[in-house]
Amino acid sequence: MNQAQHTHDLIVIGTGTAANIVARGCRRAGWSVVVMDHRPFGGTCVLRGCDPKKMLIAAAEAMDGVQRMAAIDVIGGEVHVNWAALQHFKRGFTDPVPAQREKAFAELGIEALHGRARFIGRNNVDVEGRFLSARHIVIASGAEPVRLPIEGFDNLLLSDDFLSLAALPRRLILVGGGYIAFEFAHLASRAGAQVTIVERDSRLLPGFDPDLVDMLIERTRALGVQIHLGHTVKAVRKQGHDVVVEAETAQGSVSFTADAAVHSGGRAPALDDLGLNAAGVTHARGRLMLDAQFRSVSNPAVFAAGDAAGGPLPLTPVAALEAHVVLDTLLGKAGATADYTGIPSVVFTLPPLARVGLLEAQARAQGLAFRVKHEQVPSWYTAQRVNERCYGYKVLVEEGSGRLLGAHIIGPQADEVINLFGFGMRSGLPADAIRHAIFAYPTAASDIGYMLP
Ligand SMILES: Cc1cc2nc3c(=O)[nH]c(=O)nc-3n(C[C@H](O)[C@H](O)[C@H](O)COP(=O)(O)OP(=O)(O)OC[C@H]3O[C@@H](n4cnc5c(N)ncnc54)[C@H](O)[C@@H]3O)c2cc1C
Ligand SMILES: NC(=O)c1ccc[n+]([C@@H]2O[C@H](COP(=O)([O-])OP(=O)(O)OC[C@H]3O[C@@H](n4cnc5c(N)ncnc54)[C@H](O)[C@@H]3O)[C@@H](O)[C@H]2O)c1
Repeated sequence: MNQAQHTHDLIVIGTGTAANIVARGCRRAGWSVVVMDHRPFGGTCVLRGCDPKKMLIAAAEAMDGVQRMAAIDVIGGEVHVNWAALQHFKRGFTDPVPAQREKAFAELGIEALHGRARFIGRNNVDVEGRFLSARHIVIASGAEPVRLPIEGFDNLLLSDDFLSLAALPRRLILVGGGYIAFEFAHLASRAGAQVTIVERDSRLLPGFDPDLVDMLIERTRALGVQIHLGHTVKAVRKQGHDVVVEAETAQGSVSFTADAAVHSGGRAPALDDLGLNAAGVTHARGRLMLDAQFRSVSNPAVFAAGDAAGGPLPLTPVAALEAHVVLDTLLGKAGATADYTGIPSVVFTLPPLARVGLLEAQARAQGLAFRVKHEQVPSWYTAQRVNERCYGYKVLVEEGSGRLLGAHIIGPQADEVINLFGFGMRSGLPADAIRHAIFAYPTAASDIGYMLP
Protein backbone atom coordinates (compact mmCIF):
# COMPACT_ATOMS: atom_id res chain seq x y z
CA MET A 1 0.00 0.00 0.00
CA ASN A 2 2.73 2.41 1.04
CA GLN A 3 4.71 3.91 -1.83
CA ALA A 4 8.44 3.85 -1.32
CA GLN A 5 8.91 7.61 -1.15
CA HIS A 6 6.41 8.10 1.66
CA THR A 7 6.87 7.37 5.36
CA HIS A 8 3.15 6.56 5.77
CA ASP A 9 -0.04 5.99 3.79
CA LEU A 10 -1.90 8.56 5.86
CA ILE A 11 -1.06 11.50 8.09
CA VAL A 12 -3.91 12.79 10.28
CA ILE A 13 -3.48 16.17 11.97
CA GLY A 14 -5.35 16.10 15.29
CA THR A 15 -6.67 13.43 17.66
CA GLY A 16 -10.27 14.62 18.14
CA THR A 17 -13.55 13.14 16.91
CA ALA A 18 -12.86 13.52 13.18
CA ALA A 19 -9.21 12.47 13.35
CA ASN A 20 -9.99 9.37 15.37
CA ILE A 21 -12.57 8.07 12.89
CA VAL A 22 -10.38 8.50 9.80
CA ALA A 23 -7.19 7.22 11.46
CA ARG A 24 -8.80 4.09 12.92
CA GLY A 25 -10.78 3.31 9.78
CA CYS A 26 -7.74 3.51 7.50
CA ARG A 27 -5.58 1.58 9.95
CA ARG A 28 -8.20 -1.20 10.09
CA ALA A 29 -7.98 -1.33 6.30
CA GLY A 30 -4.26 -2.05 6.65
CA TRP A 31 -2.85 1.42 6.02
CA SER A 32 0.17 2.78 7.87
CA VAL A 33 -1.17 5.77 9.78
CA VAL A 34 0.37 8.52 11.91
CA VAL A 35 -1.63 10.98 14.03
CA MET A 36 -0.38 13.95 16.03
CA ASP A 37 -1.56 16.57 18.46
CA HIS A 38 0.23 19.36 20.32
CA ARG A 39 -2.44 19.21 23.05
CA PRO A 40 -3.39 16.15 25.13
CA PHE A 41 -4.84 13.40 22.94
CA GLY A 42 -8.64 13.36 22.63
CA GLY A 43 -9.67 16.68 21.08
CA THR A 44 -12.16 19.34 22.09
CA CYS A 45 -15.42 17.49 22.68
CA VAL A 46 -14.16 15.01 25.20
CA LEU A 47 -11.53 17.17 26.95
CA ARG A 48 -12.56 20.83 26.59
CA GLY A 49 -16.10 20.93 25.17
CA CYS A 50 -19.30 18.90 25.21
CA ASP A 51 -18.43 16.24 27.78
CA PRO A 52 -16.72 18.22 30.57
CA LYS A 53 -19.30 20.97 30.11
CA LYS A 54 -22.17 18.55 30.68
CA MET A 55 -20.40 17.03 33.70
CA LEU A 56 -20.45 20.53 35.24
CA ILE A 57 -24.04 21.07 34.11
CA ALA A 58 -25.05 17.95 36.05
CA ALA A 59 -24.66 20.01 39.25
CA ALA A 60 -26.56 22.93 37.70
CA GLU A 61 -29.39 20.53 36.84
CA ALA A 62 -29.58 19.42 40.45
CA MET A 63 -29.62 23.05 41.65
CA ASP A 64 -32.26 23.95 39.08
CA GLY A 65 -34.44 21.10 40.32
CA VAL A 66 -34.00 22.26 43.92
CA GLN A 67 -34.83 25.85 42.98
CA ARG A 68 -38.00 24.83 41.12
CA MET A 69 -39.18 22.76 44.08
CA ALA A 70 -38.10 25.43 46.61
CA ALA A 71 -40.24 27.96 44.73
CA ILE A 72 -43.30 25.96 45.82
CA ASP A 73 -41.95 25.17 49.31
CA VAL A 74 -41.50 21.49 48.53
CA ILE A 75 -37.79 21.64 49.37
CA GLY A 76 -36.25 24.04 51.86
CA GLY A 77 -32.88 24.80 53.41
CA GLU A 78 -29.53 25.90 52.06
CA VAL A 79 -28.14 24.04 49.08
CA HIS A 80 -25.10 25.17 47.13
CA VAL A 81 -22.72 23.92 44.44
CA ASN A 82 -19.23 23.04 45.71
CA TRP A 83 -17.32 24.15 42.60
CA ALA A 84 -14.00 22.59 43.62
CA ALA A 85 -15.67 19.22 44.21
CA LEU A 86 -17.54 19.58 40.91
CA GLN A 87 -14.23 20.14 39.08
CA HIS A 88 -12.80 17.05 40.77
CA PHE A 89 -15.88 15.08 39.63
CA LYS A 90 -15.36 16.32 36.05
CA ARG A 91 -11.67 15.43 36.05
CA GLY A 92 -12.63 11.90 37.03
CA PHE A 93 -13.96 11.67 33.48
CA THR A 94 -11.50 13.85 31.52
CA ASP A 95 -8.14 13.03 33.16
CA PRO A 96 -7.88 9.39 31.99
CA VAL A 97 -8.81 10.21 28.36
CA PRO A 98 -5.40 11.16 26.87
CA ALA A 99 -3.68 8.00 28.15
CA GLN A 100 -6.63 5.86 27.02
CA ARG A 101 -6.40 7.38 23.53
CA GLU A 102 -2.64 6.86 23.40
CA LYS A 103 -3.07 3.20 24.41
CA ALA A 104 -5.84 2.67 21.85
CA PHE A 105 -3.67 4.13 19.06
CA ALA A 106 -0.76 1.87 20.09
CA GLU A 107 -2.98 -1.24 20.20
CA LEU A 108 -4.24 -0.53 16.70
CA GLY A 109 -0.72 0.11 15.39
CA ILE A 110 -1.32 3.80 14.75
CA GLU A 111 1.79 5.88 15.32
CA ALA A 112 0.94 8.81 17.59
CA LEU A 113 3.17 11.87 17.97
CA HIS A 114 3.03 14.73 20.46
CA GLY A 115 3.70 17.99 18.67
CA ARG A 116 2.39 20.61 16.26
CA ALA A 117 2.15 19.69 12.58
CA ARG A 118 3.05 22.05 9.77
CA PHE A 119 2.99 21.41 6.04
CA ILE A 120 6.36 21.61 4.30
CA GLY A 121 5.22 20.27 0.93
CA ARG A 122 2.22 18.88 -0.95
CA ASN A 123 2.54 15.48 0.78
CA ASN A 124 4.86 16.48 3.59
CA VAL A 125 4.45 17.52 7.18
CA ASP A 126 6.94 18.56 9.82
CA VAL A 127 6.10 17.69 13.43
CA GLU A 128 8.62 19.65 15.45
CA GLY A 129 11.64 18.35 13.55
CA ARG A 130 10.22 14.98 12.48
CA PHE A 131 9.62 14.89 8.72
CA LEU A 132 6.71 12.82 7.50
CA SER A 133 5.24 12.20 4.08
CA ALA A 134 2.14 10.33 3.01
CA ARG A 135 -0.12 9.59 0.05
CA HIS A 136 -2.90 11.39 1.90
CA ILE A 137 -3.07 13.98 4.66
CA VAL A 138 -6.25 14.74 6.61
CA ILE A 139 -6.57 18.08 8.37
CA ALA A 140 -8.66 17.44 11.48
CA SER A 141 -7.27 20.34 13.51
CA GLY A 142 -10.63 21.51 14.85
CA ALA A 143 -11.51 25.11 15.65
CA GLU A 144 -10.24 27.73 18.03
CA PRO A 145 -11.65 30.92 19.57
CA VAL A 146 -11.66 33.80 17.07
CA ARG A 147 -9.07 36.45 17.89
CA LEU A 148 -11.57 39.28 18.25
CA PRO A 149 -10.49 42.87 17.53
CA ILE A 150 -10.56 43.73 21.24
CA GLU A 151 -7.88 45.76 23.02
CA GLY A 152 -6.59 43.63 25.89
CA PHE A 153 -7.93 40.47 24.21
CA ASP A 154 -5.52 38.36 26.27
CA ASN A 155 -7.32 39.46 29.45
CA LEU A 156 -10.23 37.26 28.36
CA LEU A 157 -10.45 33.71 29.64
CA LEU A 158 -11.17 31.13 26.94
CA SER A 159 -13.85 28.45 27.23
CA ASP A 160 -11.09 25.91 28.07
CA ASP A 161 -10.05 28.09 31.03
CA PHE A 162 -13.60 28.53 32.27
CA LEU A 163 -14.28 24.79 32.21
CA SER A 164 -11.20 24.22 34.41
CA LEU A 165 -11.49 27.16 36.84
CA ALA A 166 -10.41 26.15 40.35
CA ALA A 167 -12.85 28.68 41.85
CA LEU A 168 -15.99 30.15 40.31
CA PRO A 169 -15.73 33.95 39.92
CA ARG A 170 -18.36 35.80 41.96
CA ARG A 171 -19.07 38.15 39.00
CA LEU A 172 -18.68 36.82 35.46
CA ILE A 173 -18.97 38.55 32.09
CA LEU A 174 -19.51 36.59 28.88
CA VAL A 175 -18.29 38.41 25.76
CA GLY A 176 -20.65 37.31 22.98
CA GLY A 177 -24.11 35.79 23.39
CA GLY A 178 -24.06 32.47 21.51
CA TYR A 179 -24.05 28.79 22.50
CA ILE A 180 -21.13 29.07 24.92
CA ALA A 181 -22.48 32.20 26.62
CA PHE A 182 -25.91 30.74 27.30
CA GLU A 183 -24.61 27.40 28.52
CA PHE A 184 -21.97 28.99 30.78
CA ALA A 185 -24.47 31.60 32.04
CA HIS A 186 -26.97 28.94 33.10
CA LEU A 187 -24.24 26.83 34.70
CA ALA A 188 -22.50 29.70 36.52
CA SER A 189 -25.67 31.35 37.78
CA ARG A 190 -26.98 28.03 39.20
CA ALA A 191 -23.56 27.69 40.87
CA GLY A 192 -23.94 31.13 42.49
CA ALA A 193 -22.24 33.64 40.15
CA GLN A 194 -23.67 36.99 39.01
CA VAL A 195 -23.56 36.74 35.23
CA THR A 196 -23.66 39.37 32.49
CA ILE A 197 -23.87 38.58 28.77
CA VAL A 198 -22.63 41.32 26.43
CA GLU A 199 -23.70 40.74 22.81
CA ARG A 200 -22.92 42.79 19.70
CA ASP A 201 -26.03 41.96 17.68
CA SER A 202 -29.64 42.88 18.39
CA ARG A 203 -30.65 39.21 18.14
CA LEU A 204 -29.37 36.25 20.09
CA LEU A 205 -28.82 32.68 18.88
CA PRO A 206 -29.85 33.30 15.26
CA GLY A 207 -29.65 29.57 14.50
CA PHE A 208 -32.68 28.94 16.70
CA ASP A 209 -36.36 29.79 16.46
CA PRO A 210 -36.70 33.46 17.50
CA ASP A 211 -39.96 32.92 19.40
CA LEU A 212 -38.35 30.22 21.52
CA VAL A 213 -35.16 32.29 21.92
CA ASP A 214 -37.37 35.03 23.42
CA MET A 215 -38.64 32.47 25.94
CA LEU A 216 -35.06 31.50 26.77
CA ILE A 217 -34.08 35.15 27.24
CA GLU A 218 -36.99 35.66 29.66
CA ARG A 219 -36.07 32.48 31.57
CA THR A 220 -32.40 33.52 31.66
CA ARG A 221 -33.19 37.04 32.92
CA ALA A 222 -35.40 35.51 35.62
CA LEU A 223 -32.27 33.77 36.94
CA GLY A 224 -30.72 37.20 37.45
CA VAL A 225 -28.48 37.04 34.38
CA GLN A 226 -28.11 40.46 32.76
CA ILE A 227 -28.27 40.45 28.96
CA HIS A 228 -27.10 43.48 26.99
CA LEU A 229 -27.80 43.51 23.25
CA GLY A 230 -26.27 45.88 20.69
CA HIS A 231 -23.06 46.11 22.75
CA THR A 232 -19.82 45.50 20.82
CA VAL A 233 -16.97 44.76 23.18
CA LYS A 234 -13.93 46.87 22.27
CA ALA A 235 -11.60 46.54 25.25
CA VAL A 236 -10.95 44.33 28.26
CA ARG A 237 -8.70 45.79 30.98
CA LYS A 238 -7.38 44.59 34.31
CA GLN A 239 -8.01 46.97 37.20
CA GLY A 240 -6.55 45.57 40.41
CA HIS A 241 -8.32 42.23 40.91
CA ASP A 242 -11.18 43.30 38.67
CA VAL A 243 -11.63 43.03 34.95
CA VAL A 244 -13.37 45.89 33.13
CA VAL A 245 -15.13 45.21 29.83
CA GLU A 246 -15.80 48.22 27.62
CA ALA A 247 -18.45 48.05 24.95
CA GLU A 248 -19.68 50.42 22.25
CA THR A 249 -23.41 50.95 21.79
CA ALA A 250 -25.52 53.23 19.59
CA GLN A 251 -25.74 55.55 22.61
CA GLY A 252 -21.98 55.59 23.38
CA SER A 253 -19.54 53.59 25.49
CA VAL A 254 -20.44 51.60 28.60
CA SER A 255 -18.33 49.47 30.89
CA PHE A 256 -18.97 46.43 33.08
CA THR A 257 -16.82 45.25 35.98
CA ALA A 258 -16.40 41.65 37.12
CA ASP A 259 -13.94 39.16 38.54
CA ALA A 260 -13.50 37.42 35.17
CA ALA A 261 -14.56 37.81 31.55
CA VAL A 262 -14.87 34.84 29.20
CA HIS A 263 -14.57 34.77 25.40
CA SER A 264 -17.85 33.46 24.02
CA GLY A 265 -17.57 35.39 20.77
CA GLY A 266 -17.21 32.56 18.26
CA ARG A 267 -14.80 29.91 17.01
CA ALA A 268 -13.20 29.42 13.58
CA PRO A 269 -11.28 26.60 11.83
CA ALA A 270 -7.78 26.17 13.31
CA LEU A 271 -5.75 26.71 10.14
CA ASP A 272 -3.39 29.59 10.94
CA ASP A 273 -0.32 27.60 11.94
CA LEU A 274 -0.61 24.79 9.39
CA GLY A 275 1.52 26.34 6.65
CA LEU A 276 -1.19 25.61 4.06
CA ASN A 277 0.58 27.51 1.30
CA ALA A 278 3.54 25.12 1.43
CA ALA A 279 1.11 22.32 0.53
CA GLY A 280 -0.67 24.32 -2.19
CA VAL A 281 -3.93 24.04 -0.21
CA THR A 282 -6.12 27.00 -1.14
CA HIS A 283 -8.23 28.80 1.40
CA ALA A 284 -10.27 32.00 1.51
CA ARG A 285 -11.48 34.07 4.45
CA GLY A 286 -10.32 31.46 6.96
CA ARG A 287 -12.04 28.55 5.17
CA LEU A 288 -10.44 25.71 3.21
CA MET A 289 -11.65 25.30 -0.35
CA LEU A 290 -12.93 21.72 -0.51
CA ASP A 291 -15.07 19.61 -2.81
CA ALA A 292 -18.11 17.55 -1.75
CA GLN A 293 -15.81 14.77 -0.49
CA PHE A 294 -13.88 17.31 1.66
CA ARG A 295 -10.85 17.04 -0.63
CA SER A 296 -8.78 20.18 -1.22
CA VAL A 297 -9.68 21.61 -4.65
CA SER A 298 -6.00 22.48 -5.22
CA ASN A 299 -4.18 19.48 -3.71
CA PRO A 300 -5.92 16.10 -4.16
CA ALA A 301 -3.70 14.49 -1.50
CA VAL A 302 -5.23 16.64 1.22
CA PHE A 303 -8.65 16.30 2.91
CA ALA A 304 -10.27 17.98 5.91
CA ALA A 305 -13.04 16.97 8.29
CA GLY A 306 -14.86 18.30 11.33
CA ASP A 307 -14.54 21.86 12.59
CA ALA A 308 -11.42 22.38 10.47
CA ALA A 309 -13.48 21.79 7.32
CA GLY A 310 -15.62 24.83 8.18
CA GLY A 311 -18.92 23.15 7.33
CA PRO A 312 -22.41 24.37 8.18
CA LEU A 313 -22.55 23.05 11.77
CA PRO A 314 -19.43 22.89 13.94
CA LEU A 315 -20.78 20.10 16.15
CA THR A 316 -19.42 16.73 17.24
CA PRO A 317 -21.91 14.51 15.35
CA VAL A 318 -21.19 16.56 12.23
CA ALA A 319 -17.43 16.09 12.66
CA ALA A 320 -18.10 12.35 12.80
CA LEU A 321 -20.36 12.45 9.74
CA GLU A 322 -17.79 14.34 7.67
CA ALA A 323 -14.98 12.07 8.85
CA HIS A 324 -16.94 9.05 7.58
CA VAL A 325 -17.26 10.70 4.14
CA VAL A 326 -13.48 11.24 4.07
CA LEU A 327 -12.86 7.69 5.26
CA ASP A 328 -15.19 6.19 2.64
CA THR A 329 -13.55 8.28 -0.08
CA LEU A 330 -10.03 7.31 0.99
CA LEU A 331 -11.04 3.65 1.00
CA GLY A 332 -12.31 3.92 -2.55
CA LYS A 333 -16.06 4.49 -2.29
CA ALA A 334 -16.93 6.93 -5.06
CA GLY A 335 -19.35 9.80 -4.54
CA ALA A 336 -19.70 9.66 -0.74
CA THR A 337 -21.21 12.95 0.49
CA ALA A 338 -22.38 14.36 3.81
CA ASP A 339 -26.14 14.36 4.28
CA TYR A 340 -26.91 17.08 6.80
CA THR A 341 -30.66 16.27 6.95
CA GLY A 342 -32.17 16.00 10.40
CA ILE A 343 -29.12 16.85 12.51
CA PRO A 344 -30.33 18.30 15.81
CA SER A 345 -28.60 21.09 17.66
CA VAL A 346 -29.12 21.91 21.33
CA VAL A 347 -28.17 24.79 23.60
CA PHE A 348 -27.74 23.03 26.94
CA THR A 349 -29.42 25.65 29.08
CA LEU A 350 -31.88 24.69 31.82
CA PRO A 351 -34.31 24.08 30.26
CA PRO A 352 -32.58 23.28 26.96
CA LEU A 353 -33.35 24.92 23.61
CA ALA A 354 -33.38 22.53 20.65
CA ARG A 355 -33.71 22.68 16.93
CA VAL A 356 -33.73 20.33 13.94
CA GLY A 357 -34.42 21.04 10.28
CA LEU A 358 -35.57 24.36 8.89
CA LEU A 359 -36.38 27.54 10.75
CA GLU A 360 -39.78 29.00 9.89
CA ALA A 361 -38.07 31.91 8.10
CA GLN A 362 -35.90 29.52 6.05
CA ALA A 363 -38.95 27.48 4.98
CA ARG A 364 -40.70 30.69 3.87
CA ALA A 365 -37.58 31.90 2.03
CA GLN A 366 -37.52 28.58 0.14
CA GLY A 367 -41.13 29.18 -0.93
CA LEU A 368 -42.36 25.98 0.73
CA ALA A 369 -46.05 25.55 1.52
CA PHE A 370 -46.33 24.31 5.08
CA ARG A 371 -48.47 24.14 8.20
CA VAL A 372 -46.95 25.43 11.41
CA LYS A 373 -48.01 24.83 14.99
CA HIS A 374 -46.52 27.03 17.69
CA GLU A 375 -47.52 27.31 21.33
CA GLN A 376 -46.24 28.09 24.77
CA VAL A 377 -47.43 25.18 26.91
CA PRO A 378 -46.45 25.67 30.57
CA SER A 379 -49.73 23.97 31.51
CA TRP A 380 -48.75 20.66 29.90
CA TYR A 381 -48.02 17.89 32.35
CA THR A 382 -44.32 17.64 31.31
CA ALA A 383 -43.75 21.20 32.56
CA GLN A 384 -46.19 21.20 35.47
CA ARG A 385 -44.70 18.06 37.00
CA VAL A 386 -41.34 19.80 37.51
CA ASN A 387 -42.76 23.31 38.10
CA GLU A 388 -41.05 24.69 34.96
CA ARG A 389 -42.92 27.58 33.31
CA CYS A 390 -40.71 27.63 30.22
CA TYR A 391 -42.12 25.12 27.72
CA GLY A 392 -42.89 25.83 24.09
CA TYR A 393 -42.50 24.43 20.61
CA LYS A 394 -42.88 25.14 16.91
CA VAL A 395 -43.27 22.37 14.33
CA LEU A 396 -43.38 22.77 10.53
CA VAL A 397 -44.96 20.17 8.22
CA GLU A 398 -45.07 20.48 4.44
CA GLU A 399 -48.52 20.68 2.84
CA GLY A 400 -49.30 17.76 0.59
CA SER A 401 -46.29 15.56 1.25
CA GLY A 402 -46.68 15.65 5.04
CA ARG A 403 -42.88 15.93 5.25
CA LEU A 404 -41.48 17.16 8.56
CA LEU A 405 -39.60 20.35 7.73
CA GLY A 406 -38.49 21.53 11.14
CA ALA A 407 -39.01 21.11 14.87
CA HIS A 408 -38.10 23.56 17.62
CA ILE A 409 -38.57 22.95 21.34
CA ILE A 410 -37.66 24.66 24.58
CA GLY A 411 -38.51 22.95 27.83
CA PRO A 412 -37.88 19.93 30.03
CA GLN A 413 -36.05 17.21 28.09
CA ALA A 414 -36.17 19.13 24.81
CA ASP A 415 -32.59 17.90 24.28
CA GLU A 416 -33.81 14.30 24.18
CA VAL A 417 -37.16 14.78 22.42
CA ILE A 418 -35.54 16.64 19.51
CA ASN A 419 -33.68 13.43 18.63
CA LEU A 420 -36.97 11.72 17.79
CA PHE A 421 -37.87 14.50 15.36
CA GLY A 422 -34.34 14.29 13.93
CA PHE A 423 -34.61 10.54 13.53
CA GLY A 424 -37.96 10.97 11.77
CA MET A 425 -36.61 13.61 9.41
CA ARG A 426 -33.43 11.69 8.61
CA SER A 427 -35.41 8.51 7.97
CA GLY A 428 -37.85 10.38 5.71
CA LEU A 429 -40.81 9.52 7.94
CA PRO A 430 -43.88 11.65 7.26
CA ALA A 431 -45.38 13.54 10.20
CA ASP A 432 -48.24 11.02 10.29
CA ALA A 433 -45.87 8.15 11.04
CA ILE A 434 -44.65 10.04 14.08
CA ARG A 435 -48.23 10.98 15.00
CA HIS A 436 -49.10 7.28 15.11
CA ALA A 437 -46.08 6.29 17.20
CA ILE A 438 -46.90 5.32 20.76
CA PHE A 439 -44.51 6.57 23.40
CA ALA A 440 -44.31 5.52 27.03
CA TYR A 441 -46.47 7.68 29.27
CA PRO A 442 -45.81 9.97 31.05
CA THR A 443 -42.66 11.00 29.19
CA ALA A 444 -41.77 14.23 27.41
CA ALA A 445 -41.82 12.29 24.11
CA SER A 446 -45.51 11.55 24.61
CA ASP A 447 -46.13 15.29 23.93
CA ILE A 448 -44.93 14.91 20.34
CA GLY A 449 -48.33 13.91 18.99
CA TYR A 450 -49.80 17.19 20.29
CA MET A 451 -47.01 19.26 18.74
CA LEU A 452 -47.68 18.19 15.15
CA PRO A 453 -49.75 20.59 13.03
C1 LIG B 1 -17.06 24.80 25.17
C2 LIG B 1 -17.54 23.97 24.00
C3 LIG B 1 -18.69 23.21 24.14
C4 LIG B 1 -19.15 22.45 23.08
N1 LIG B 1 -20.30 21.72 23.26
C5 LIG B 1 -20.75 20.97 22.25
C6 LIG B 1 -21.91 20.16 22.43
O1 LIG B 1 -22.52 20.15 23.50
N2 LIG B 1 -22.32 19.39 21.39
C7 LIG B 1 -21.66 19.38 20.18
O2 LIG B 1 -22.08 18.65 19.27
N3 LIG B 1 -20.57 20.15 19.98
C8 LIG B 1 -20.10 20.93 20.99
N4 LIG B 1 -18.97 21.67 20.80
C9 LIG B 1 -18.28 21.61 19.49
C10 LIG B 1 -17.46 20.30 19.39
O3 LIG B 1 -16.61 20.20 20.51
C11 LIG B 1 -16.66 20.31 18.10
O4 LIG B 1 -17.53 20.49 17.01
C12 LIG B 1 -15.90 19.00 17.91
O5 LIG B 1 -15.13 18.70 19.04
C13 LIG B 1 -15.01 19.09 16.66
O6 LIG B 1 -14.22 17.93 16.54
P1 LIG B 1 -12.97 17.90 15.55
O7 LIG B 1 -12.52 16.49 15.48
O8 LIG B 1 -13.30 18.59 14.29
O9 LIG B 1 -11.85 18.78 16.24
P2 LIG B 1 -11.22 18.75 17.70
O10 LIG B 1 -11.87 17.78 18.60
O11 LIG B 1 -11.16 20.17 18.13
O12 LIG B 1 -9.74 18.20 17.46
C14 LIG B 1 -8.76 18.94 16.83
C15 LIG B 1 -7.42 18.61 17.47
O13 LIG B 1 -6.40 19.03 16.58
C16 LIG B 1 -5.32 19.52 17.33
N5 LIG B 1 -4.52 20.40 16.48
C17 LIG B 1 -4.88 21.60 15.96
N6 LIG B 1 -3.89 22.07 15.18
C18 LIG B 1 -2.90 21.15 15.21
C19 LIG B 1 -1.62 21.06 14.61
N7 LIG B 1 -1.15 22.02 13.79
N8 LIG B 1 -0.86 19.97 14.88
C20 LIG B 1 -1.31 18.98 15.69
N9 LIG B 1 -2.52 19.01 16.26
C21 LIG B 1 -3.30 20.08 16.02
C22 LIG B 1 -5.99 20.22 18.50
O14 LIG B 1 -5.12 20.34 19.60
C23 LIG B 1 -7.17 19.31 18.79
O15 LIG B 1 -6.90 18.38 19.80
C24 LIG B 1 -18.46 22.44 21.85
C25 LIG B 1 -17.29 23.21 21.70
C26 LIG B 1 -16.84 23.96 22.77
C27 LIG B 1 -15.59 24.77 22.61
N1 LIG C 1 -24.29 22.82 22.58
C1 LIG C 1 -23.48 22.90 21.55
O1 LIG C 1 -23.65 22.20 20.55
C2 LIG C 1 -22.31 23.85 21.58
C3 LIG C 1 -21.95 24.45 22.77
C4 LIG C 1 -20.87 25.33 22.77
C5 LIG C 1 -20.19 25.58 21.60
N2 LIG C 1 -20.57 24.98 20.46
C6 LIG C 1 -19.86 25.27 19.19
O2 LIG C 1 -18.87 26.25 19.39
C7 LIG C 1 -19.08 27.34 18.50
C8 LIG C 1 -18.63 28.61 19.16
O3 LIG C 1 -19.51 28.99 20.22
P1 LIG C 1 -19.65 30.51 20.65
O4 LIG C 1 -20.76 30.62 21.63
O5 LIG C 1 -18.32 31.06 20.99
O6 LIG C 1 -20.01 31.22 19.28
P2 LIG C 1 -21.38 31.66 18.59
O7 LIG C 1 -21.04 31.86 17.17
O8 LIG C 1 -22.50 30.76 18.96
O9 LIG C 1 -21.69 33.09 19.27
C9 LIG C 1 -20.76 34.14 19.24
C10 LIG C 1 -21.49 35.44 19.55
O10 LIG C 1 -20.53 36.43 19.89
C11 LIG C 1 -20.95 37.68 19.36
N3 LIG C 1 -19.79 38.57 19.29
C12 LIG C 1 -18.70 38.45 18.47
N4 LIG C 1 -17.83 39.47 18.72
C13 LIG C 1 -18.37 40.22 19.70
C14 LIG C 1 -17.94 41.40 20.38
N5 LIG C 1 -16.77 42.01 20.09
N6 LIG C 1 -18.74 41.92 21.33
C15 LIG C 1 -19.91 41.33 21.65
N7 LIG C 1 -20.36 40.21 21.03
C16 LIG C 1 -19.60 39.66 20.07
C17 LIG C 1 -21.56 37.29 18.02
O11 LIG C 1 -22.45 38.29 17.56
C18 LIG C 1 -22.29 35.97 18.36
O12 LIG C 1 -23.63 36.18 18.78
C19 LIG C 1 -20.56 27.31 18.16
O13 LIG C 1 -20.81 27.83 16.89
C20 LIG C 1 -20.89 25.83 18.24
O14 LIG C 1 -20.72 25.26 17.00
C21 LIG C 1 -21.63 24.12 20.42
